[in-house]
Amino acid sequence: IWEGRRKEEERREKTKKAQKALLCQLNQIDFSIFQRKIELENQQLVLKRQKEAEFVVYRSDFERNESEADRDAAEVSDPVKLLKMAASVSLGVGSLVWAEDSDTAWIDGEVVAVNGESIKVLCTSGKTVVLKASNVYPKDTEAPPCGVDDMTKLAYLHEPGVLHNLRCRYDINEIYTYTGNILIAVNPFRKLPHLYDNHMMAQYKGAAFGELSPHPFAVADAAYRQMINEGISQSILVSGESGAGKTESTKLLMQYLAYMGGRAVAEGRTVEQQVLESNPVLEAFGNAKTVRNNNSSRFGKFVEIQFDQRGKISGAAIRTYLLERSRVCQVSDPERNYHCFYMLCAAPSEDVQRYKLGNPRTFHYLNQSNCYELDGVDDTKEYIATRRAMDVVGISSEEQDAIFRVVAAILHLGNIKFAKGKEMDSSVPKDEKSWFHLRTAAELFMCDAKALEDSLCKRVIVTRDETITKWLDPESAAISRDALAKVVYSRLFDWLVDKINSSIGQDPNSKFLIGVLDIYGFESFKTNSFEQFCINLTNEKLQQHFNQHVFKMEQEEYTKEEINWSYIEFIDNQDVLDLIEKKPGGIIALLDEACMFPRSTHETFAQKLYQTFKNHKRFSKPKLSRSDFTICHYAGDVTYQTEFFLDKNKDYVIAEHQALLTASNCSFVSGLVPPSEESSKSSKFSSIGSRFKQQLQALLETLSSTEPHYIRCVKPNNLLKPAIFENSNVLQQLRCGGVMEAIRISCAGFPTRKPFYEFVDRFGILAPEVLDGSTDEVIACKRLLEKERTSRISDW
Ligand SMILES: Nc1ncnc2c1ncn2[C@@H]1O[C@H](COP(=O)(O)OP(=O)(O)OP(=O)(O)O)[C@@H](O)[C@H]1O
Repeated sequence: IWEGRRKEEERREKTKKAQKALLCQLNQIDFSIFQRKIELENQQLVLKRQKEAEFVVYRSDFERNESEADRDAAEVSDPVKLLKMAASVSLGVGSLVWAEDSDTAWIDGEVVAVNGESIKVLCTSGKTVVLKASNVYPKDTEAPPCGVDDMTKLAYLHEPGVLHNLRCRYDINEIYTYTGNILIAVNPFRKLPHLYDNHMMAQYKGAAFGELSPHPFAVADAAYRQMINEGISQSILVSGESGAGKTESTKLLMQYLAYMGGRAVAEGRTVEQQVLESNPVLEAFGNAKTVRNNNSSRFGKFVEIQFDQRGKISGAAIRTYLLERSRVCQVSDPERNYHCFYMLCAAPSEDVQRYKLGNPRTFHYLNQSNCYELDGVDDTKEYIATRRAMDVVGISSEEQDAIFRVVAAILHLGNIKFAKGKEMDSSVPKDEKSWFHLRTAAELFMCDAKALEDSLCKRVIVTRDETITKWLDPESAAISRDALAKVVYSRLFDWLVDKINSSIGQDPNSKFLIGVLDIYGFESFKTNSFEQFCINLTNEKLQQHFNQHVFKMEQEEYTKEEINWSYIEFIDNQDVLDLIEKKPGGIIALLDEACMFPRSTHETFAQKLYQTFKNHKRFSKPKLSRSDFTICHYAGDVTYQTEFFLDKNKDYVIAEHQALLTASNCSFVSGLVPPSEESSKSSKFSSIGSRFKQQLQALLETLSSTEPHYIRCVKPNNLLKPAIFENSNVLQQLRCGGVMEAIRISCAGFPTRKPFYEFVDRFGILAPEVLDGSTDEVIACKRLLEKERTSRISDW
């Protein structure tokens, strides 16, 4: 019996324990379920509140727009229009937001208090900030974590949203994003070969724009198809700051166009091959390492690809703009001179000996900087590759020899130093080394050594009565030497471009063209000289073209949707363009005037500017300066130093240099300075600024006759390294590139464009009953809006 009782007791105890354990477990489960339920309800409540707030603004914005446009009441319930309303929302406690931040541009957080116009935000970084309402934007809590491939798909089209979207995508190597028709390309600074292979090109062929991921191939394909289908010439404008990836994008565009328009030719060089191979040639002579890019193009480029009736490439032309000449003689550490100089010094030994070259460290034009080699670049291989590319673009071996002879001669020229001569204020080559380099330069130029010496050390002044020979002091002789080097190099570059053009050949019967523009972006440094002035003029002109186009595109969109949109304005920069290029009286005209008067200095030029533009709202004189001036550009203020403006603007070959080169026994060298310029001193004054202005005018005329497409390249960091995305830096570029202006134009109307089903999905929670029984999304949207409208009226 006892044993039985004990066992019974044990069993009961066990059951009790088991029950207790189960109860405990149950309790826990119940508790966690309860907890989750509460959280969910809370979330839904917050979500609902946020959506209510968002919706109210959809509605009130609509009404604002409606009253401005003075539409009739019937239109109020038009769901097409209702779905396109501006999406700025009124923020309340608990709203998730973006707050302006001095370090990271925008930081996310939650509103913890609202006091009139000021909003207190608890940021995710832990800090609390109080900001004006205008510096706080709503955050889209439903945005996909990987971002959206087109900015116009963002629920809130504002600066932090755009930035965050680019960043999310960049983090997963999605470097391309659309803003409507504009492609934004963020430089990955790492190779992504899978993005650009033949398989990829095949995918984009004929795919509707927007159907596949954003890509330069998609832009090129859209341009190509529009050209074929509508018979309109196209242009693709690639812009961005130095190192942002313009040239790489341009090469991808050309690769795709060659793929689409190329012909299968069994032998010989095809036009497209020549166009593609012109890149390495132009890069060897026109690119250099700068602090901002190891392979920076120091010139602007417009490649015009011509097509025949069947859409096959039939010709091409390359136009270049404003090569940076000063680099030939002046290189600052840690930059390099043009690549071709280093390639030639690293050429196979027979070539090095032939041109009497050697270590680049022994040449003055190269050793002003300590940078001679580039990471991952073998100059010997580059030399051989450049020679091969020169073969493909039709430069004969004799011509190649002459080209490299001239390059070598320039290096020797740079090593000629001058000392005081016997006569007063005269100069002579300083020592035996200098004599050696002078003789070698003359030999390579195939001209007389004495004539070279005279052209560097003397000037001949012709007056009405006599001809006077004037000596130059050592300093002036060195300036004359550098001027010769610069003019020869820039003429050599022009020769290469002309040669490439004539060997590729233009098609006079071409039906259409696609132009690809790869041009320097807006520049603002500590010191800004004439080059920056010209570059920024280019950007002002392109900006105006861009704004007009974006505005036109928006206008077309509204016309298509039958929405009245005539009250939106955009900032026009015509006043800056007038300030710079108006004739007479603009800055370029005043600069030309100053260059023509022998007694002008940069100071007298600056005084003239101060006088002329003292009341111009885009021009100002910096307080502590006597010769600088500031222009208020569309992308920000830039202060220019006028010191070298006059020199850099003069565009003539000194008569002595002209005579020297013309007398060369090498037809290539004499051909660099055509005889028509012999009387350059007496001929009409020509200036770099005015010539550049005309070139730009011609470019804009070409662009205006085409349908433009835009690629905005962005450099995510200044370290040129992958996986680093600097918010403020990127934002600055988006502003300068006009992306923000395009968004602003869009925001001035109805920026949020939601398909009906998305609208119902998003806002159905506010009045689920109206959706019952309705399968038509348009009707559902209409009911939803009407329901909210009546409920608000009854609230009042
Ligand atoms: N799509 C890309 N994929 C991989 N690397 C890229 C890409 N775009 C740019 N880069 C890298 O960035 C570097 C700079 O790009 P690129 O020379 O095209 O700049 P850029 O805008 O033309 O500059 P610049 O005005 O100085 O000539 C390239 O040499 C390359 O290393």
